[in-house]
Amino acid sequence: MVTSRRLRWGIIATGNISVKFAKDLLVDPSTRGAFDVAHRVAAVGSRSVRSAQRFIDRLKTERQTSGVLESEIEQCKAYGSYDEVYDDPEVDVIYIGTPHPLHHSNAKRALEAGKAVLCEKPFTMSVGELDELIRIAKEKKVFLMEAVWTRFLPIMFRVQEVIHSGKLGKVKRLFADFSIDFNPDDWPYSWRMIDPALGGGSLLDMGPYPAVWAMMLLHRHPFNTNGKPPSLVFSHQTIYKRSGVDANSRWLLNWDGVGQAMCVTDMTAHGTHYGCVIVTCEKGDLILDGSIARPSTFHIITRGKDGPTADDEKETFNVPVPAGVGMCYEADEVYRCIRDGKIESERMPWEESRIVQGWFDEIRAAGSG
Ligand SMILES: NC(=O)C1=CN([C@@H]2O[C@H](COP(=O)(O)OP(=O)(O)OC[C@H]3O[C@@H](n4cnc5c(N)ncnc54)[C@H](OP(=O)(O)O)[C@@H]3O)[C@@H](O)[C@H]2O)C=CC1
Ligand SMILES: O=C1OC[C@@H](O)[C@H](O)[C@H]1O
Repeated sequence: MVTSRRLRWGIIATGNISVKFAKDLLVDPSTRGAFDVAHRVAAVGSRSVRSAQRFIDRLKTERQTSGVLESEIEQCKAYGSYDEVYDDPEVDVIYIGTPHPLHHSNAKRALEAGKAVLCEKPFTMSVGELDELIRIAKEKKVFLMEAVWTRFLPIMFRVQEVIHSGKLGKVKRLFADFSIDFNPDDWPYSWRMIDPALGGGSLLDMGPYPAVWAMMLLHRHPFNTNGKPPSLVFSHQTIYKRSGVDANSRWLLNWDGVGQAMCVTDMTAHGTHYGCVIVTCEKGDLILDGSIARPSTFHIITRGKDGPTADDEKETFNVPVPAGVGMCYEADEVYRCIRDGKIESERMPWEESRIVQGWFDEIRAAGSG
């Protein structure tokens, strides 16, 4: 089915991630085999109208070489406030790309204006804030979803299939690490990764990625029959003294009858390119390479019952994103949910956002203690 009905997006904020997301909206969906969706960048809101206009001009001039639907940004409006985007009757859905502490107020305002919302990760600063958004979405009967794009990547479906099929036997444990040395000492205090007022620290910014692999592979494992949340066994944060946010965080989760997940974030040390996620199972390991947000390769290494040997068989699978960064897949989910009259996504349900947000609340409360 080829659709002509466009989903008209209003982009809130003109920072780093909004650029990437909006560029992905302009990628021709047919390049990823999606013929039932169509996106339009209808409006961009910024604290300054010049920045909004610059953002639009940039999207028009920095088009990828091919596979971009230029017409889908032609009529885009530049606004010097976010409110004008929420109140624009020619906008169907709001994408929120502001720093984390603003997510709650931005999403609340959009929902109250009757707009569907796709909000960047972490959804909010606490479960309490998130619960208020969910309540409003239900009241207003409008769609609301956290933008955990990794959930929607083709590689996630492939890896889930391997782990959930039992082909490698029972899961023993999962290790997931998102670490980048951002050299925070070289940045001004006002950088959002450092300033507590902007939600600084590694956990809130990077934590959603180890969390997404744990949630998709263990929480959603068929052995987790009642969908019970895991227990947070322990956590530790190393505090970045300059501002008091976490330089790194580590936390262990346990799903009874399914397995354990050790999650790591760090903004002061690089992680390894090979093995950002390692799932150790009875009969072998599944190992993901590349960025944990968007890996494109995984390996299955099977092992004999006496442990690993140099002769263990290794199979490698490449599952690249054909065009764009890969955020288009979450945008397609939003399109289909809204088209089908849903206010919540089954692949990114509110309850799973609440579980992860709950870990962040607990880990931050425990801090370095
Ligand atoms: N899904 C993903 O892969 C990624 C997600 N993110 C998430 O997106 C959000 C934004 O991150 P990122 O784009 O890197 O951040 P940036 O700092 O690059 O952009 C944030 C934008 O928010 C707006 N803004 C509004 N109020 C403030 C304020 N007080 N201080 C600073 N900016 C403000 C500004 O836009 P304007 O001036 O136009 O109003 C600014 O450009 C974060 O929550 C982060 O977790 C970030 C990177 C990747
Ligand atoms: O979501 C993200 O992914 C990439 C990181 O560099 C960034 O800090 C984070 O927000």
